[in-house]
Amino acid sequence: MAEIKLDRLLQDLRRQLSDVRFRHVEGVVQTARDLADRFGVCPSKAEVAAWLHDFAREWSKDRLLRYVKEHAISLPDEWLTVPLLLHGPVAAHIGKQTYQIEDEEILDAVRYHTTGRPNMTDLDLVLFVADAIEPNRSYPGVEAVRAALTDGLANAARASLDNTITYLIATGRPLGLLAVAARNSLLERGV
Ligand SMILES: Nc1ncnc2c1ncn2[C@@H]1O[C@H](COP(=O)(O)OP(=O)(O)O)[C@@H](O)[C@H]1O
Repeated sequence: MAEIKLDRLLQDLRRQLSDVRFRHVEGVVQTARDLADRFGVCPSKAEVAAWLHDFAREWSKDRLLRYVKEHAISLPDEWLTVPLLLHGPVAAHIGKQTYQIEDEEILDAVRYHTTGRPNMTDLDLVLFVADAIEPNRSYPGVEAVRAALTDGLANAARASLDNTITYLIATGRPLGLLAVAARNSLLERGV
């Protein structure tokens, strides 16, 4: 297997992300490593996923949609209803094509980092929760998500999904259905 081009990924990220977003990514990397250590997940996989996850976060909707079309990335229609959410699958595709990140567990964690998905793996949960609680995050409800972590990663993910879904409904925004499926799946697990 070819070696992951992490140095190049970091250089490219610095060039294309705003300073604020780059600091967010650094916070996610540190938090993902800490959570991975704490919950028995491979820290280096968590770190690679964290560096990659927001690669396409500052792309426009049109650019995301164009990328998906041009690279024939096949996704269920529900992804297309909220184009912003495509930044996860697009980052995963770029990670594989350009930086030799071929581990499907890492790529899935990146793909689903904003919405979650049914039957999330521990690596999925580490990235999802790290993204929600890294130290630079300060949105209403973040403390509840941090507090839920004392009952485990899945509980923190559930708290974050509750918060996001409630916020999207309260502000009249479209809701990507995978987040609802992810929450239902956590409830089925007894979280
Ligand atoms: N399931 C969803 N459906 C629609 N929008 C969502 C969903 N989940 C998150 N969002 C929105 O997507 C944006 C990015 O989410 P965020 O958690 O900040 O992830 P990222 O780290 O990728 O920027 C936010 O504006 C958030 O409200």
